Amino acid sequence: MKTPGGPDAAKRRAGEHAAALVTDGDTVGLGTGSTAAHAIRALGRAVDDGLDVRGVATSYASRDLAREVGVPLVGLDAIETLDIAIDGADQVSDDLALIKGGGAAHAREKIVDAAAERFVVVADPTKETPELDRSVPVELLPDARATVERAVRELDGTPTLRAAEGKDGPVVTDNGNLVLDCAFGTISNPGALATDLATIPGVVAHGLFVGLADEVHVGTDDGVTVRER
Ligand SMILES: O=C(CO)[C@H](O)[C@H](O)COP(=O)(O)O
Repeated sequence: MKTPGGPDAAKRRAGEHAAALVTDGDTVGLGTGSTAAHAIRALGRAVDDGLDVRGVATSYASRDLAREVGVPLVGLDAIETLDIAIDGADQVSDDLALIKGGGAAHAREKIVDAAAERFVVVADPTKETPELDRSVPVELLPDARATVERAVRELDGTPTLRAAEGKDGPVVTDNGNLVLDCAFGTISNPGALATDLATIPGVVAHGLFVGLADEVHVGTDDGVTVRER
């Protein structure tokens, strides 16, 4: 689907559309990535106009952006539930299963998105796919690298340690862990794979989000399409 202004314009439409769902008094999950950033900026403008919200950041990056644009923050350790979370995705399937973690923030994103009454995914059309087929990011304790790699291979996956840009060596997450990007080809049963990955000792969190998204807002040529679970 063509998107005038390119992917970033589509991301902005989606992010701003989702931010408009936030109402006075809400506790809002602030996702990570370029699409969620548009929602955070829109929330900052709404706060300037008098909206009363508390944001829960999913990463250093979303925390810093929220501070920059004036969205008040509350710590993840201080909340049990959220009214709404707005977050991006690397892939969204027809049945709203997601692959997340392109920004290595999926551990905190999963906690925040799962704790929200309403989890809204924001995306551009390139993220939509009938079935998930991208590599699944898996955050793991550094000492468990060899054992987790072996377990992923036993699931017919091919793990690749994520390398850092601008630094020699691997990506280290906000939680001090490593990330394996695990290729499984087309994922015909995301729920089963999600369970298998979650039960590997040493895995902190993986990027398959199954049964969590309530709706997805996709920026298009002339607006935003919404799909609901
Ligand atoms: O999961 C994520 C970060 O861990 C992001 O939401 C995902 O990578 C999408 O990013 P973008 O909106 O920049 O395409």
